[in-house]
Amino acid sequence: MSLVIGLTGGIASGKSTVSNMLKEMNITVVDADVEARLAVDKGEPAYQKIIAEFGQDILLENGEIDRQKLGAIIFYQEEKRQLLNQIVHPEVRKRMMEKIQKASENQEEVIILDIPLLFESKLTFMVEKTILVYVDRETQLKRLMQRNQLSEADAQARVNSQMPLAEKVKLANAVIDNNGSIEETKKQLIEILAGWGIQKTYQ
Ligand SMILES: CC(C)(COP(=O)(O)OP(=O)(O)OC[C@H]1O[C@@H](n2cnc3c(N)ncnc32)[C@H](O)[C@@H]1O)[C@@H](O)C(=O)NCCC(=O)NCCS
Ligand SMILES: Nc1ncnc2c1ncn2[C@@H]1O[C@H](COP(=O)(O)OP(=O)(O)OP(=O)(O)O)[C@@H](O)[C@H]1O
Repeated sequence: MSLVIGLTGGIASGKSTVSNMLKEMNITVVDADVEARLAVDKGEPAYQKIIAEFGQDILLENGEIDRQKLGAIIFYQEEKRQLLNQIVHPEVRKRMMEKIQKASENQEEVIILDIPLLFESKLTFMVEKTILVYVDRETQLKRLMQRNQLSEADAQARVNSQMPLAEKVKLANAVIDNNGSIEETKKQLIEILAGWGIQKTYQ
């Protein structure tokens, strides 16, 4: 069996940045955001359910889901967010389980599940250890606004839709402080893995 590690954080806290470092170590990373995107492709069961709940207005001209429009609804209305989560999350779990199965069959030593909502959605049963990528709220908002070209209000709404990172720190087995440089983050990651008996170097 592979060792399954959950990588989590908040929106724009640096999960993808750390994921990329893990990929450079030839470790398989399964990204819940990518699986969630695939789960709502045209023709998938979740796609139809989203239209049934949110209406045709949620579609782009080409029939795909307008993610910007859906985001503008669910990051401001908790009820709608929960509705969307109920549709999409079971499909994401199923897809991630399949990937874990495959990695185990390939006798991979470690597999990483990059799940932003690992603690909110109580998915820790899927992993043996957890790593949290932490940043201060101020840095998080600044990086989010810059990366997604969002107003401060829109960035605040997204951050507020998740459990505060200060609370997630208490739940994680290990924490990477990503307020500093990329090099400092790389060093912390290597140390955490080494502490768990996983000796890796960047390729
Ligand atoms: C709302 C949607 C359409 C916005 O799409 P968009 O392309 O703008 O963003 P993307 O999917 O890349 O997500 C960016 C980040 O937003 C945060 N986020 C996404 N969905 C949620 C949610 N339901 N609750 C809280 N935070 C969320 C996560 O930190 C995620 O990393 C999309 O995020 C979605 O379908 N969300 C529901 C599925 C879900 O919960 N995904 C998160 C991991 S399972
Ligand atoms: N240590 C760092 N120093 C400077 N910028 C950083 C650092 N870490 C990440 N960033 C930048 O901050 C932004 C958010 O990082 P990243 O995309 O890795 O976050 P994420 O947690 O994967 O976000 P999401 O959940 O929204 O996909 C990116 O623009 C990234 O380049």
